[in-house]
Amino acid sequence: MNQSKEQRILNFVLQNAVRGDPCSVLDTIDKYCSQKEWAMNVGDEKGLILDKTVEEVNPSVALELGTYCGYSAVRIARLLKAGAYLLTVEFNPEFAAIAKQMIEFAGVQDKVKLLEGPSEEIIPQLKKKYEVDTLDFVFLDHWKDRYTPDTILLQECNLLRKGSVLLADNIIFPGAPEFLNYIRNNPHFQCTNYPSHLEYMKVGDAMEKAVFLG
Ligand SMILES: Nc1ncc2ncn(CCCCCNC(=O)c3cc(-c4ccc(F)cc4)cc(O)c3O)c2n1
Ligand SMILES: [Mg+2]
Repeated sequence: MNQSKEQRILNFVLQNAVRGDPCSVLDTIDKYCSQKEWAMNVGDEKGLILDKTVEEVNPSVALELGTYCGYSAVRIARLLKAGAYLLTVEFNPEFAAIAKQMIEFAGVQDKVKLLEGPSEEIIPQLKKKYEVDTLDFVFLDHWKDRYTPDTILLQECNLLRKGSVLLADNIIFPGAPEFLNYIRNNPHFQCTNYPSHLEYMKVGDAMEKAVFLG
């Protein structure tokens, strides 16, 4: 059975990156996806916006929706302080299996908990089953039409506190117009837009940061 693109990306990392070195894993994925096969990792340009936001928030508990191959999970986890951790949600079992190996190869597995399933099922379980009190940082990078319902769900489940930061990928491309309208017109959020480009392309994209005001 011929390999999937995601399997080819993982194999390229296993053969070319340095085990235990998250930066080398990120650089290797970016090299493969810019030179050989495009893939929907947040990438190096938007990755810098993600880095700056994570460093600014310095979260103890972070949540990512849409793990894919684990690129942004490695990107976030490498910046977390001792004792801090990332919960990352992926519903595609094949992608989850790839991401697990990617995260372990990068050596950040002690900071990352990979949860398999749809966000709409996992979010309501975070308090009781995963012992989460509140989330300091949330990276939205899953189905674009789930950004709004899941932001509402996070509030309904009391998972946000005053100052919790949401960062959403793909605001321009593929686009999340309904989310943008919801979050920018919501008095409980303070929004900032970060123009950038679609990963590995010259196409315009952007990230939106939304701080929960309580
Ligand atoms: N509910 C739930 N819960 C948990 C989940 N886990 C996974 N999923 C499903 C997520 C499916 C992938 C989401 N990501 C994207 O679709 C995406 C696409 C592009 C893109 C595509 C084609 C182009 F021509 C140009 C750009 C670029 C990006 O940066 C993207 O992030 C879940 N859903
Ligand atoms: Mg994305």
